[in-house]
Amino acid sequence: MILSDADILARLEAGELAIEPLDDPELQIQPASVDLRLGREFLEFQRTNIPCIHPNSEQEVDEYVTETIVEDGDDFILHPGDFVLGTTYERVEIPADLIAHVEGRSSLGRLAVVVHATAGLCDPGYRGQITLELSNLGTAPVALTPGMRISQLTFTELKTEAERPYGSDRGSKYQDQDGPQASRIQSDDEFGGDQLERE
Ligand SMILES: Nc1ccn([C@H]2C[C@H](O)[C@@H](COP(=O)(O)OP(=O)(O)OP(=O)(O)O)O2)c(=O)n1
Repeated sequence: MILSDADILARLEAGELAIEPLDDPELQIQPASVDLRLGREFLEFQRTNIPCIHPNSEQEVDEYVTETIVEDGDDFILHPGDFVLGTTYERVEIPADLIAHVEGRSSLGRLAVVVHATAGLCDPGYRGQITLELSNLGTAPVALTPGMRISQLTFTELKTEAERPYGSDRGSKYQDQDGPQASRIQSDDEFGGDQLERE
């Protein structure tokens, strides 16, 4: 079941879901979702001389990424074809019996701005800001202003609570993330890795 505005409000009031700061609930809580605002930090990807990025190389991933912080009154210009990581301004805490989906807003979609290129699921138990995978599929640069409502979260109730919510597992590498977080896929190896068995 997807939560309605009344369900979301009841959860927030009961302290069973946190979205903070929710400065303007009347504006941000939509009929079945909550609009989240854009933070001021961005991670941009550099053109690189190395032949390719190996996802399991922390050094290659880190060298590829630079941070930009947008000052008050400034915008972040997202150029056609760009892919950058942004962050929600709000921090969320998802309880063990909900999952949240990060969705774009139609008004930005109509300007060809896509808010999550691939991954859009916040696990039961997840706490932290949400990293946004921002891209511009259009032909004109688009100015993104920190504080603008950029994405929306919908919530789906699970039939039963997750037995091992996000954060209880050693692999929960994005728990409590603050600001945009580059891929930490390299730490999958520390946690046992994703290896195919040799025949
Ligand atoms: N656009 C998104 C999607 C997810 N998340 C956060 C909330 C999720 O609960 C957490 C982990 O997401 P995934 O399970 O999709 O990521 P991984 O499988 O790569 O990470 P892990 O191994 O930690 O589960 O990241 C985020 O900040 N921004």
